[in-house]
Amino acid sequence: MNERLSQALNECPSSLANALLPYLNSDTFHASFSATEVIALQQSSGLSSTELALALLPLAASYAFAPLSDFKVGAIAHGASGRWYLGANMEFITTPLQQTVHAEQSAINHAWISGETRLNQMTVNYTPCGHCRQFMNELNCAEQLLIQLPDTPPRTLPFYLPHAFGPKDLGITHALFDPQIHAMTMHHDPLINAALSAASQSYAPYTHAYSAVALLLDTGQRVTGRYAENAAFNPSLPPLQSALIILRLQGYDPSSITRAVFVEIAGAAISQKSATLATLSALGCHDIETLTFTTNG
Ligand SMILES: O=c1ccn([C@H]2C[C@H](O)[C@@H](CO)O2)c(=O)[nH]1
Ligand SMILES: [Zn+2]
Repeated sequence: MNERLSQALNECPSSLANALLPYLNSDTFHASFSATEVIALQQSSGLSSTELALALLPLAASYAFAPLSDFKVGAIAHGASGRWYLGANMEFITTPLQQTVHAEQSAINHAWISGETRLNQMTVNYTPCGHCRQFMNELNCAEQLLIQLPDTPPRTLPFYLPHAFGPKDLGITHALFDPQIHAMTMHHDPLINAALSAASQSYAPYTHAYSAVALLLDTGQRVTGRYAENAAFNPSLPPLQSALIILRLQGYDPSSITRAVFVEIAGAAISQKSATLATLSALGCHDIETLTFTTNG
């Protein structure tokens, strides 16, 4: 186990730390807990569901990469399947602050990329900022989503974001986490195919600029990320950020990227290409293939 995780364990109650050890020592632990694992952790730690989620926040925050602020935010997205997905903030040096990922976005993206179709709750170690409240208002569960903070009763997102602006104001009736399939393009190259498949499932109801990133790591593993647009535009999550969230939650560093593929739909009014290339280049990855695709409908 790396030092970051063992330090996070020290911050957990000892009954929970003992129960977590086998997970954190396993090579297959990828910063989430299935419904069965959540129940097992509750039983062995003696914590209620809410107490357990709050007690796991230091573990979530241990995934933060915050070289600018040194402020570590941890979040847990509770999927409708019962699985809990950890997330943490991610900052970039040498690029604009707009590239930053918030912990709430990280946990939500983690659940989305893992195939969840709805969230029930978010547990966060700090009160979500306005940008995160707006990001969460794009979810298909926005009206019912519970937000659990330390020392605060659970409240719904509409409590934290009254008089909200959202997809309906722009005439959009579907939402983030609703299934998306925009193209069925296939490619013989597995990394390009992974990027195309992710782009097909990206969420861009305002611009239709579907896009995704696929990264090949030195372990041979592939990580993909897809674009998640927002009604207020600025809180949109770029496809590279989506992929880098997963990369870090799997315990890797961007230096492990050996090949990168960026795909976007041809002819859209906006493009993620130059921002993706600039940020990847700032991370030391200069060898990026870019492709466009067309929808088949
Ligand atoms: O709701 C919030 C507020 C801030 N941050 C992160 C962003 C940045 O990395 C650091 C300082 O703002 O904290 C979050 O992750 N979530
Ligand atoms: Zn935020």
